[in-house]
Amino acid sequence: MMQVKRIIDANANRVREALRVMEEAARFLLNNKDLCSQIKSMRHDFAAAISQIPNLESQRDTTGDVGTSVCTAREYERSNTKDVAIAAGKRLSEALRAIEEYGKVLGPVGVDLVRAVEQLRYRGYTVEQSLNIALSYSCDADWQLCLLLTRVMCEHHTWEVVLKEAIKGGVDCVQIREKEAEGGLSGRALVMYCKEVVKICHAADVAVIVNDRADVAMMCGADGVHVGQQDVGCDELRNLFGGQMLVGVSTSCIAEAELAWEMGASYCGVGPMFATTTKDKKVIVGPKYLNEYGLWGKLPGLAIGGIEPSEEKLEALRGAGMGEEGMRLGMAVSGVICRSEKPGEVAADLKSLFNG
Ligand SMILES: Cc1ncc(COP(=O)(O)OP(=O)(O)O)c(N)n1
Ligand SMILES: Cc1nc(C(=O)O)sc1CCOP(=O)(O)O
Ligand SMILES: [Mg+2]
Repeated sequence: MMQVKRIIDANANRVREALRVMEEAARFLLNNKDLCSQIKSMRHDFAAAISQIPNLESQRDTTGDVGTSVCTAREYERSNTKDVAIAAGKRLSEALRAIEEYGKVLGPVGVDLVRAVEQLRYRGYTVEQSLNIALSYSCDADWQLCLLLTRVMCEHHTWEVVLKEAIKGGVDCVQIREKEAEGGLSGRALVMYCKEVVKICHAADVAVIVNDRADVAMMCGADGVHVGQQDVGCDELRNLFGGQMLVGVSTSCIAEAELAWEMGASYCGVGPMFATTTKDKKVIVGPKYLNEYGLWGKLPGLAIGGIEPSEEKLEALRGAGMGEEGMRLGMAVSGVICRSEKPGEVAADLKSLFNG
């Protein structure tokens, strides 16, 4: 019986640790109050269940545990925060299952524990799934500088030169924005073009989003699609994609951002910041909305509209919180790079906002 209690004690520690790691992801990576409180209540329910077994800690012998020095290389490998949370979710269900199985040997004293842990394991599966989906929606969209690439706007160079120079300058996301009514590509030519852009961007580890067209995004292997308030709904796209694709939504106020978040958006466009000639925008919401958005903080945001690397504009964005730890704010620009003679220099100047 002592060995069984030792197993249960070791796995109880794993459960507590895994729940903590998952809770931190829900709290600090996702700002997700609902998920956070679900995990917190699991921690409390687990504490109540395990307290029914007396003297568990008395069986602990960490120095004599032969397992502490047996490690695999993969235990030390986590490529990003999402991997950390996913690994914790797996550990949680394994540890709960171990308690459940070995708890059966405890006889009558273990019956309530086994039942409670079984229920926690089911809750754990749901929480793990929600966490994984929410993380895959938004954790890959923390960009600093997004280029809205429009071929007809590339006045001084080919689109390819603009794209490659902009990437050298620090662009970490490219949104393909072709408007047929404004001389942009459509149909087969659009898909072929998007595939070329994806090839160049992915070779440089730069994400690709397609404006308006979820079908084209899927066909060309892009990372996601961007939709406006009048386009196909974000909830419809989530039903179509599950967690496989990023979905960006344009917003001009927190109510729109909140709705986008509820519908499973990965990030929001936040604008317009300043007057722009690229798109007809009647109302300028300005850096004030950017600041509100950054403090709201549930999703990464890309400030957009009339952004240029002037001291005045960069200062206004900085003042709204861009570049500050925890604000998850980047910027998206079109004209200032596409129309430039020196697209790489402009990108680098914009990017300098994030270099302290
Ligand atoms: C990052 C980002 N934010 C906002 C927009 C605007 O999208 P939408 O309102 O759909 O307008 P169009 O770009 O389609 O004209 C965006 N594209 N990207
Ligand atoms: C496409 C677009 N959407 C906006 C919004 O506020 O939703 S502003 C905008 C134009 C962005 O281009 P530029 O960097 O040339 O001003
Ligand atoms: Mg649109």
